[in-house]
Amino acid sequence: MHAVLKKMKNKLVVSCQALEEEPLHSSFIMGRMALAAKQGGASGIRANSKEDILEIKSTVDLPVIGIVKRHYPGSDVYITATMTEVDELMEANVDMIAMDATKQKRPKQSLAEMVAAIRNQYPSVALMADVSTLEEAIEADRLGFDCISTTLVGYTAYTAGASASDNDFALLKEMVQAVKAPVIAEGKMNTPALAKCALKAGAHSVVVGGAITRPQQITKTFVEALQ
Ligand SMILES: CC(=O)N[C@H](C=O)[C@@H](O)[C@H](O)[C@H](O)COP(=O)(O)O
Repeated sequence: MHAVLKKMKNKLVVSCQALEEEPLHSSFIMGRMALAAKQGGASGIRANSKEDILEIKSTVDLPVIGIVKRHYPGSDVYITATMTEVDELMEANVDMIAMDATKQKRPKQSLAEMVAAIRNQYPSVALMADVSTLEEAIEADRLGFDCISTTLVGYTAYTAGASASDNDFALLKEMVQAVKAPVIAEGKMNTPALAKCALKAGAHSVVVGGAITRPQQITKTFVEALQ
């Protein structure tokens, strides 16, 4: 198992992301979010863009899972879609690169080509496969990803509405049985109780984003509860 994954076993990773259209969009603020996550006991950070990651790395010494979200015409793949984004992440010295590993059409290189190119150019970085189905998890495992994450469950056209926690984490449990790589629970793990259940279901670690780092989302949960 890759050293960075050993550090995350049974632990919390906090995703610190605010896109351009979000109120906290700022590398400085994401660095502070990462510091808050560290002070709270997080064991890793997931973050978007070279700029945010450089700021986070200058603020905390936690391992960083990096992504670059960028949209390309003619493809629904937007999480680290091409080698251009991989090169940017390596300029920020990330510990792990996460990328869309769904069966959706990619803008340039195929998934297999990307994995081969990364292993060749950047042999020490860990690779996380963001998937939406069991089939995609199995394919990512075959391609040799270091870990597989449920990040995109509910976010592909063919899984819309689904969550990795549905039916007592049935999908996550199936993935854990079917692949040799560690499976990470990510996406809508919105409460501490749910995060704990994910570990019980066999997840290697849990990535939590919006429920910790998107105040507009947190506010909405309170407002809706009062209606
Ligand atoms: C689908 C997609 O683009 N997910 C992104 C992946 O990096 C982030 O926007 C999420 O915040 C992250 O996966 C954590 O999930 P949640 O915020 O639900 O805890």
